[in-house]
Amino acid sequence: MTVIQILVWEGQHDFAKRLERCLNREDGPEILRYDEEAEHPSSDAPMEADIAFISTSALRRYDRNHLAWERIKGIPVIWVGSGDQSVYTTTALSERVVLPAYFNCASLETVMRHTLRSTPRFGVDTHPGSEAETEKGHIELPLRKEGSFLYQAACMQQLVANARLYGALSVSVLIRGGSGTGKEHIARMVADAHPDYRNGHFVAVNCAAIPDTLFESLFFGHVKGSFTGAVRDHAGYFRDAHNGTLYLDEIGDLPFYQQVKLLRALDDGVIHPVGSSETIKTNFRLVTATNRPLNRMIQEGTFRLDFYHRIAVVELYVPTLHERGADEKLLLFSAAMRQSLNHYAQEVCDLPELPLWLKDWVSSYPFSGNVRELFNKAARMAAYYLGHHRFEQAECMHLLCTDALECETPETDELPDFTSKTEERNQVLQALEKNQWRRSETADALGWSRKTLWLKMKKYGLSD
Ligand SMILES: Nc1ncnc2c1ncn2[C@@H]1O[C@H](COP(=O)(O)OP(=O)(O)OP(=O)(O)O)[C@@H](O)[C@H]1O
Repeated sequence: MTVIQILVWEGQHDFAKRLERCLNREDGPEILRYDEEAEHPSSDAPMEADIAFISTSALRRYDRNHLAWERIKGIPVIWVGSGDQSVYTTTALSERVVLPAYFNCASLETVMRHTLRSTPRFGVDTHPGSEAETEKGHIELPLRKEGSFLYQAACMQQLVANARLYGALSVSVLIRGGSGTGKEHIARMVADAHPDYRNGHFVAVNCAAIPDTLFESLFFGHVKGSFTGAVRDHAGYFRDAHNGTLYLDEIGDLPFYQQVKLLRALDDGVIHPVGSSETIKTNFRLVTATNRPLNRMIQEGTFRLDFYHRIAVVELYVPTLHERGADEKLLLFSAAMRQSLNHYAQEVCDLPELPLWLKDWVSSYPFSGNVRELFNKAARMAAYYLGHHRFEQAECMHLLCTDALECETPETDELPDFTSKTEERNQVLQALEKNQWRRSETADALGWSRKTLWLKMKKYGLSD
């Protein structure tokens, strides 16, 4: 195995340690450090390392030109900005990206990828559609497509495989997952996988929006004249879905007594239209979805256990965006921006290279509204880009954070009473260190929400 030798010439005492932690490869890296006693890299001798991390200010006192010096040394250099630096380019380095001293793993990875794109030793293959080994040593999977459904993470590949597998069987499927995760997409995938039912209609019903008075008529149908306003016969959802798929979304919002009535009809497929003495036999595949905790609802007595057993022969869980990881977030964000640019622009508009701070923001933002929210933010950025032809950080952040709900510190979040900003900054830094810069754990340790931690990290220049 190859050990990567990394040379560090940077004043922050914990810089190398943080670097090592982010690059946590089995086979290294070996970190070499320059300090006051060691031979400084101002000479023109080639350097015995694979890559160097050097402070932008390090060469100042030797009066060297950064890029010329880098060429002489013959190794890629990642230039490191000062601690509170919020921009990623410097005049001296023209358009070269600069790593902030208080980087996080996501920004480190992005800067390294940017710098090493053409470095064979690290084998970064950015060709779309192929698997690429990144500098961190993990395999980055390409974005996959199933109709208009995009996915990448291993957990999503497993989900799609299961949707196809169980979809082909005639079993009832319950899809669980947060709002905006794409449950309806998965429901359609399940429906399309069945050799027979896929030929019928896909009837989608939002159970949270069924008025009590219309429940029976909407599901079981009615005959003309059976009640005031019944001016013609109505088939109802069950008959509409005959030989196809009945998709009941928000099933956890179905009132108890409606569950009882549906259960009877679901058991044998036999329905009685309102105002008719006839019974009609229907045949369909049932798919349901919810973002409610059915287990807890069953314990609390608001969801029937027998109904649950009827609807959930197979359960599929759709992971949150957070569970899918930063790679999928970034790939989805780029894909969504590309879609929006094509949609909004009068003429073809290529997706520009996204600035590092934006990539960082996307990879660390929690997206509680999942893919729906991510698509919304990507559309905002696309609209902004079309209007300005650049990404100005402060303006973009303002646009991304306009919703009071998401970007302000929640009032309920009780913050510890720190006596000074420096103390608070140190506290955050220590907690991050202790929790290996994992934000969820750090937020838990500080008793904050992830959002609050993110805001504090931004405030103290710890996130980029
Ligand atoms: N992986 C994905 N690829 C492309 N579009 C997606 C993906 N996931 C979700 N979307 C889009 O996000 C939006 C929300 O998706 P969908 O309605 O399927 O989610 P849901 O989980 O059913 O949401 P809810 O619980 O609020 O009903 C839709 O516009 C959908 O097209």
